[in-house]
Order: sequence, then structure tokens, then C-alpha cells
Amino acid sequence: MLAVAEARARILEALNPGPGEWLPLSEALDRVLAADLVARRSQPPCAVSAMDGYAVRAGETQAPERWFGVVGESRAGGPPPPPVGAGQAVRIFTGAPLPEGADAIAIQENARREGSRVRFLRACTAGEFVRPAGLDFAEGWTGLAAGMLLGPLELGLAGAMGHGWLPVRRRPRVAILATGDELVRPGEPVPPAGIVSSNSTALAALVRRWGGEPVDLGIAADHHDALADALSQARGADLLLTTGGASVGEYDLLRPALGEAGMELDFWKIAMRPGKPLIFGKVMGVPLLGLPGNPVSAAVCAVVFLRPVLQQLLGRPTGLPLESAPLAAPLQANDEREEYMRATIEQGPSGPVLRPASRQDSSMFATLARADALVVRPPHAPPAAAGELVPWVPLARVLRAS
Ligand SMILES: Nc1nc2c(c(=O)[nH]1)N[C@H]1C(S)=C(S)[C@@H](COP(=O)(O)OP(=O)(O)OC[C@H]3O[C@@H](n4cnc5c(N)ncnc54)[C@H](O)[C@@H]3O)O[C@H]1N2
Ligand code: MOO
Repeated sequence: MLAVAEARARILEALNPGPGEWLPLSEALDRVLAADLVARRSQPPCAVSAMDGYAVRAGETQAPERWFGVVGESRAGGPPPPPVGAGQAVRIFTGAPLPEGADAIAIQENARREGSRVRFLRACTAGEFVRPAGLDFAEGWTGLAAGMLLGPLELGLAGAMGHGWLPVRRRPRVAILATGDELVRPGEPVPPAGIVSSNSTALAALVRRWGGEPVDLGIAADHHDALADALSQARGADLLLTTGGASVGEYDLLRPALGEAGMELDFWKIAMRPGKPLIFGKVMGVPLLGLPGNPVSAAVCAVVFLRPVLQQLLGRPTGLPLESAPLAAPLQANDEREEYMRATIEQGPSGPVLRPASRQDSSMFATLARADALVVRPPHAPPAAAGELVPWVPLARVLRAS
């Protein structure tokens, strides 16, 4: 069986970042920048005052009782101020352009004004309370790099840099197909021995969270024609994501149906628990990721494979965050499958410790929904004692926008 790392590498090798599109700033939140963004202007565009006060020549303020003639004012958005000549000052406000001739701002708390003249209680130093042109950034600066996720602060910066529209990656369209006669749509009446297609819900939300656009192809019955019909609807998608029917039973008809639709199979079955019957290939020109039906298997495979697939399609760095922490309880030796064990984080006597759930059956979704971590057990790992450091995937982190 194929190792997890090799399976991931083979999937990513087969995929390239998709095309870009232009969006106004107001619609670009949580999108991925498709090209480097260069500042079209400097900020501030000219030297400006950082305080309310008077623009002066610092050298002239050394004499304590000297009076200056106030020859005009400078305010943000106002007309150009008059220059400051010898013995003169200009009334100035925060953010306003520094008048020619001035090199410092005397704050108004230290000024005494009488009509059209002013004197200062303290001497100024050259450059005091002056923001030079380009203090924040200069025209031509590459402020945002291709592949960055656009959060609120990045959007603000892009706007300040002079951009109203941004080149972003198109959201990859992910067609999601659940398979199984027992399945009903969430919210619908469930017959005896029926199962709610919770995978459809969780996978669509994960796709959205990770920057894609889910397209729900519904539920296909375990019947050749139903599967063939549903598969044909994935034409044109960036990825076809299926769940269920991946294993070896008589009603696991997905692979035969995919075969008839002309699937080029890359691999089926990997050395992973949960997630053994993972399928990867291409059908009708669309990359296909076939997840197992068991809800925990589907969600864990989504974290380990679907997340990097979306990152790759979006031109983002791929990779699974891994941390290290001590176990709260011992673990048995592992077999040949790399295992991802649901665990909660507890406060131990000297810091956080990981407690794997006592039952790891891949149908038990409630334990996953309540887990904080997936403890990773490499193939053939020897028994691990309580207190031993083990690698773990932080679920809260991988489940947010990435
Ligand atoms: N003889 C063998 N049997 C099985 C093997 C094996 O190697 N030899 N592998 C097991 C493993 S591991 C897994 S994982 C499962 C995967 O099976 P399938 O992908 O074929 O999934 P199904 O049989 O269709 O369903 C399994 C389970 O999950 C429920 N399910 C399916 N789809 C959904 C959905 N959309 N939402 C919620 N729950 C779903 C389904 O009702 C079943 O209970 O095979 C083992 N068997
Ligand atoms: O891989 Mo299955 O997902 O072990 O239950």
C-alpha cells in the first residue's frame, strides 16, 4: 500500500494553480492574491505633520521669548499652505502637508498665540513631529505577495497602495457526490436503517472554509446508471470529490462506474487509518479524489489530502501543521498504516497533554467533532508510554481559512 506522504505528493504533482479573476476590494476578503501587488503611490505622499500645532524652522525656536508671525494654515485636504520664511510659522493640523521652508512642528500645547503671532515655550528639534514622504511605504514597494490570503488588514493595505481591484485566484469548483442507498439528505425524514449524508454537509463546509466553491451533486444510489448519471454532472469542475462506495463490497460500485466513465486511476488504497480506500485519478479531464464513506475517514482524509489540494489549486503553500506534545496515556504499537487518532488536550501537571479517545472506530463522528487534535502514529511505531512526545495536528488551526 502507498504511504501517506507519497500519496499526497502524487496528488499535488498532478495539480496546478487555477486561473485568476479581478475583484473589487469590497469582494476580495478571504481570497488569494494571484500576483504580487506593487504600491502605486507613496504613503504619506509628501512630508506631513504628525500633530496639531505650528510648522516652524526648528533653528529659530531656540530663542525662548521670540515671537513668530502666523502667515497661514495647512490642513489635510486643504489648499497648498504658504511657505514658512524667517520669523514665520504656519498653523498646521495632523496629517496636513508640511509647508516649504519648515522642518519641525511645535505642538499647540507648547504654543502661546496672540492674534496673528505666536511664541513657543520649548525649542523644537529638526524633524520633530514630521512624517517624511514614504514613511509607511514608497511607490514601487511590493507590499503583498502572490499566494497571500487577503484578510481585512491586507485589503486595507492594498487600498492604501492605490488599488481598487485585485487579481485573485478563482475559487476552485469542487463537485461533491455522496454515494449509498442508505443515505438521505440532511434534514429529510430518515427511514429505519437510513443514514444522514452528513459527509455532504461537512465536506461542502470544508471546501468553502479552504477557499473553494462546493457544488452539491447530491446522493447517487448504489446503482450503475445513477452513478454514471451523477458523475457526468462533474464535467467542468476543478475537482470531483466523492464519498463512499470506495471499498471492496458488492455494492461498492463507484470504481467500476468511474472505470466506465474512462477514469485514469492513479492509485487506490493507501497505508492510512482511517482512510485506507482512498482513490485518486482523473475522469472526464477532472481530477478525482474518492474519499471513504465512514464519516471520520472522510473528514480526516479531507484534512490530510483535500486541504492541500485546495491550497495547491489556489497557489498557496501546502503542508499539514504538526505540533508535538506528551501523551496522557500509553499507546500500543502501530501496524503498517499511518494512523490519525482523535484526541483531546488536557492540562497535565507540567503543561498540555494529549488524551486519545479510547475508541477510534471510523464511524464515530462525535469523537471527531469534540476532538482538539489528531495524534499521528507513523507506520510500525513501537508502543508509546504516557509522557512520550508525539506529533499532532491542531484541528482548530487546520479547520480555519487557510
Ligand atoms: N472487507 C473489507 N471491508 C472493508 C474494508 C476492507 O479493506 N475490506 N475497508 C474498510 C474501510 S477502512 C473503510 S473506510 C470502509 C469504506 O467503505 P466505503 O468507502 O465503501 O464506504 P461505504 O461502504 O459506502 O460506507 C461506509 C460507512 O459510511 C457511511 N456513509 C457513507 N456515506 C456517507 C455519507 N455521505 N454521510 C454519512 N455517512 C456515510 C455508510 O452508511 C457506512 O456506514 O470500508 C470498510 N470495509
Ligand atoms: O480507513 Mo477506514 O477509514 O479505516 O475505516
